[in-house]
Amino acid sequence: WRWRNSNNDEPVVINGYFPIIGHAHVLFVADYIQYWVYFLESTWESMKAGGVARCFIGPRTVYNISDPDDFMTVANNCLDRDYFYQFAKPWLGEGLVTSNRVVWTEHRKLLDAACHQNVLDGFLDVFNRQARRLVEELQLEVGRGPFDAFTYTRRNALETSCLTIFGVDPKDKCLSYDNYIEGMEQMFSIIEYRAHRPWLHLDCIYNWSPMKRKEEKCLKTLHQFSSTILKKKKAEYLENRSDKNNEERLNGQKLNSFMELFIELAMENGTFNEQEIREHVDTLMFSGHDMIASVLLYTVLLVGSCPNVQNKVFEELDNIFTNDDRDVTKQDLSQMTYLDAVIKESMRIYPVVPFVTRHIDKNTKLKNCTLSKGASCVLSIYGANRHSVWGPYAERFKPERWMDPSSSPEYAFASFGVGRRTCLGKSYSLMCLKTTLAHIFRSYRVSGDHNQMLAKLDIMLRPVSGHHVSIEMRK
Ligand code: HEM
Repeated sequence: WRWRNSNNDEPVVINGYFPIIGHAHVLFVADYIQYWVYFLESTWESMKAGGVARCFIGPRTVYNISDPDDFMTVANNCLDRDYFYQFAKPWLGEGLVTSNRVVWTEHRKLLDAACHQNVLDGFLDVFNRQARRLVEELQLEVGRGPFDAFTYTRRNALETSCLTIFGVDPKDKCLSYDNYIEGMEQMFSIIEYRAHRPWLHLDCIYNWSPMKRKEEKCLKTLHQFSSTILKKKKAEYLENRSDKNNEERLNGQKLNSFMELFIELAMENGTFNEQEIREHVDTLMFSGHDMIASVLLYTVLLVGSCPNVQNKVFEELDNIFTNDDRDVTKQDLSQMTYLDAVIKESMRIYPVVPFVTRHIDKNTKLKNCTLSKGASCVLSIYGANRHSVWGPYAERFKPERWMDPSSSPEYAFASFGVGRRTCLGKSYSLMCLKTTLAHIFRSYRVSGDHNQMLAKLDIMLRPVSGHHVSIEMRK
């Protein structure tokens, strides 16, 4: 008890703890739906306490921060992620999500410089093609009442990731893409399983568990897939480079995927070695996995629940495209200001990553308290997105707030993280989301009821089922 309170400037403790185990009982009894409920309760407690509160998992202190200013202070000053990100290290190695601070600082600079807008613009064709594919697939559901939209958005978004990150077509029969996706899903469940069972956090117990053997099998599939593509792409790159007539290639124009971009950086500047390329590509797949699919689902659900918002989206798209069924261009994207507001507002209401965690590596002074070195910190994205800086109706879905800069405090919009470790895929995601939604809302009128949706929290916020959406043709 003395140890927990050694710092006199600690924030308040969340109710409901027991001696010795603290709040750890929630880890033992909760399932993923209850985790979400518990997370919401602790975030509300933190908001009631002025934006920072703490709880105890056995001897470990865990802070919950929902105040946007304090969120930013911790996000910028404590760059190390908390220890359980290490559970993904056998898969992702020194990729951005799991790397230590020294490697992260160096590689983040390189990747920021590499993933510039020109590279992303090159993906617009893929986004358009994939959006058309999704619209076509959804035709099966027209007029048939509520259906599970998540199965459609998920398959489509995963294929888009495969095309843009690896630069290969998932439909290519020579690749074991289905095995890769299955391996990735299993790896996610293994990480979740381990994270929620404190005794498995100890390597000496985990290494003897059946989960460890399952993990090794998955890793073999996952690493084999990325290594095979890496070998193939590298050979293609070298072949093109030695082809003196291929001027366009020599000038480094029109790279088709992140993998090719990283190979070029490695070959021309010696920036990454092969293992690092594989780890960065795997990390992009891990980080983007399901995120875009979930945002698409939440946005469609929210728009379907608000007919006046949907009409405004139609109006904006009709003005841009009139009756032309052409692809979305870069210029169109910049004109879709209302759709942009709708996406951000959906992400504010349903943040697919509801929190991130950091290791407090030094005593950190916040506005009203001090965090103790050695503790863990949950940065509540959900809490920052609902803080009172968003005004009295922070709970409401109101895209209009984004049209007026005074009612949309961008610094408090935490869905992509804030500060120095913010999401690397932000611009990519917004481009992909806008293109896909523009195609969907040009074709379909959606109806839904987001209040009926049940959510669960595993590593991210997921719908328990994506039902409650129905679609009709617009024309
Ligand atoms: C709408 C979809 C997405 C959301 C909501 C999202 C959200 C986030 C969040 C909250 C973080 C953690 C930031 C922090 O720790 O402060 C993050 C990190 C990251 N995201 Fe995303 N993300 C999305 C899509 C993507 C995509 C598609 C990619 C890759 C193509 C990606 C790549 C990354 C990477 C590499 C990191 C680690 C950054 C670092 O530690 O330096 N994300 N993302």
